[in-house]
Amino acid sequence: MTDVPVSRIRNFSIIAHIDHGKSTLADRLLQATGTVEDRKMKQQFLDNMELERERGITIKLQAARMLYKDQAGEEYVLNLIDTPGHVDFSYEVSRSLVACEGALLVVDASQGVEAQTLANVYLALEQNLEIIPVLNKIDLPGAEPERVIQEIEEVVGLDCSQAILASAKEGIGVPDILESIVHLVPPPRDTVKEPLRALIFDSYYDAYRGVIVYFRVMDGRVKKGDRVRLMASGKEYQIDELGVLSPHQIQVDELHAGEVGYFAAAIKAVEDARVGDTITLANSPAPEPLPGYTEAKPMVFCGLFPTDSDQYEDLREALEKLKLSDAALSYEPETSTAMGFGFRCGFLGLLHMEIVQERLEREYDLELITTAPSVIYRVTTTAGEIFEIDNPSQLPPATNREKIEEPYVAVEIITPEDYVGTLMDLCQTRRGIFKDMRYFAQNRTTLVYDLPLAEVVTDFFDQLKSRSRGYASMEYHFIGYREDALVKLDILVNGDQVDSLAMIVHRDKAYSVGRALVEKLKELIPRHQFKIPLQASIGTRIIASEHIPALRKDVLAKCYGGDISRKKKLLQKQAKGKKRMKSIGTVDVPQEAFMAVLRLE
Ligand SMILES: Nc1nc2c(ncn2[C@@H]2O[C@H](COP(=O)(O)OP(=O)(O)OP(=O)(O)O)[C@@H](O)[C@H]2O)c(=O)[nH]1
Repeated sequence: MTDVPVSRIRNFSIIAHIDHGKSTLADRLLQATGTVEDRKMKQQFLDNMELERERGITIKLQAARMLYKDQAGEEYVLNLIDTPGHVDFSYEVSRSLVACEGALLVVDASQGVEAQTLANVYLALEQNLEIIPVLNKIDLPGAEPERVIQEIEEVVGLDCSQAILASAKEGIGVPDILESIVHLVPPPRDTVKEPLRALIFDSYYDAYRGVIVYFRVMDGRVKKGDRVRLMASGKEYQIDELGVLSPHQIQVDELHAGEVGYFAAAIKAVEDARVGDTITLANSPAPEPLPGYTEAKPMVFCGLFPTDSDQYEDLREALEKLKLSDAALSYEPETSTAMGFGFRCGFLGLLHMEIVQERLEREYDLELITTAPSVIYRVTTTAGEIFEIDNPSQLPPATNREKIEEPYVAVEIITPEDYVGTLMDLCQTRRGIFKDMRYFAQNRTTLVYDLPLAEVVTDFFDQLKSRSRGYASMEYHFIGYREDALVKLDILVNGDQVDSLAMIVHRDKAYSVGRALVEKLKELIPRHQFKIPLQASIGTRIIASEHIPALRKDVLAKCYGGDISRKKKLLQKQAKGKKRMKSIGTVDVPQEAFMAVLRLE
């Protein structure tokens, strides 16, 4: 089917909490429509990045076009637009939902609604999408579809009379899902005659063809060879290759309103074709871009330093290359007195940060020291100047500061009732401001708190999971800056102030954090031939101190006489156990020490 009428197109996405079965269901739909032959079926076609597969999470969204003949024998084009399942990428989720008219809400029938599901359903409702509830995993003995349906109706306020009971694993309910997509999801608006407006919902970098842009035509039509303009960046390109995703790329000559496809136009970096930007024709542009474009803004920052300073140039090159495929990553050179040359990098959130670090080490073979994550603080000086800092070491001295403001997020947690106490305690110790608590079916509760983002990026999520034995889920979004009594906590190792260990903390917590931090560093920094004092200070005032006693025995003392082979063996053994270290003055500090602040609880 080449020139498909708009009335025969259905664009939809799948909204699901991690592990509720989104990828498995997507695979089933591709199989059931014959889009991918069974024997060619690689497990979980849509999640194809190696890291994604390993972590079992969807990071990048992609798309697949399926042909489906309904029970009445009419043929339809179904475009499935995948969405990432993590809060760090919620802007991308919102853009991919704009590209759809409907969504399957997949909920694990043995679990129930989770925070992330809820966040995405709200995004879909905002876009007026038709939402089809699918109760997945009904093959499990613990499945309670009736309870979960009640929960969806109560919590989301969605009519579930047409909910589909399914098992993506066993293929149960798949034909019903396909019929519902065709008959419940509305077709796109027929705006083929209007000037071209297409929405970018994803892109990736290809070393040979340049950036491959995934888009949905909202109005008008686009042809191979067209000169297009990206309305936010203002840049213009000629389309070299145009196609659909089936899910392999298949070239076509033209796509019109309602269709989903990709193009290549020798675009050098993904930041030149950002998600949310509008594509129009250069010679007859649309008067207005599509609404809702914003540039993804880094929220979390950390320093990246090579353990071996000779790798600085390699690190720069690796970041440059990664940036080609990751518009949300930011970096600039940073010089630390303690750590030497490195980069200050900005990320959308903690998961994004971990992914970048892992890729740098794995794909570029770099050995890095990462400093603890920080957020952007807004500082007002006594002279009335206002500026933002993403590194605690940039904070001006207390005498020059009028106030410090920090970013706050609204956090929504869904948890079984048993863990409400411990989770409220967690929020309270993280300076949370209680907002709301609601009970719903089967002893589950939602908690809403306003929290400083800085408290959320320091292992809040891990704490939430461990305190609730994995049962609680959370979601957060930025709500603005608020002033608080914040101070800079400095750490001195062997008398040297280590800028990469400095942090900004609330005045009331400074003593306990300072004490806990020096105690943790005492555990983490190995003994040396000399005694190492460890101190925490605010300004010139020392608030906590410890010391690491000198090493008395050295490993060679065991070798009586000059047994050279034994000596070699021992030295080898020692080298093997050598950890990733950075020398600060004469002290070797291991990677874990820079992350000690994340392990205080
Ligand atoms: N018993 C049963 N297991 C299922 C069913 N659907 C999916 N699973 C299993 O549930 C786990 C998670 O499924 P995925 O499809 O990877 O979940 P997902 O929602 O795509 O997860 P993310 O990609 O992390 O968002 C896998 O081990 C699947 O085999 C089902 O209908 N029944």
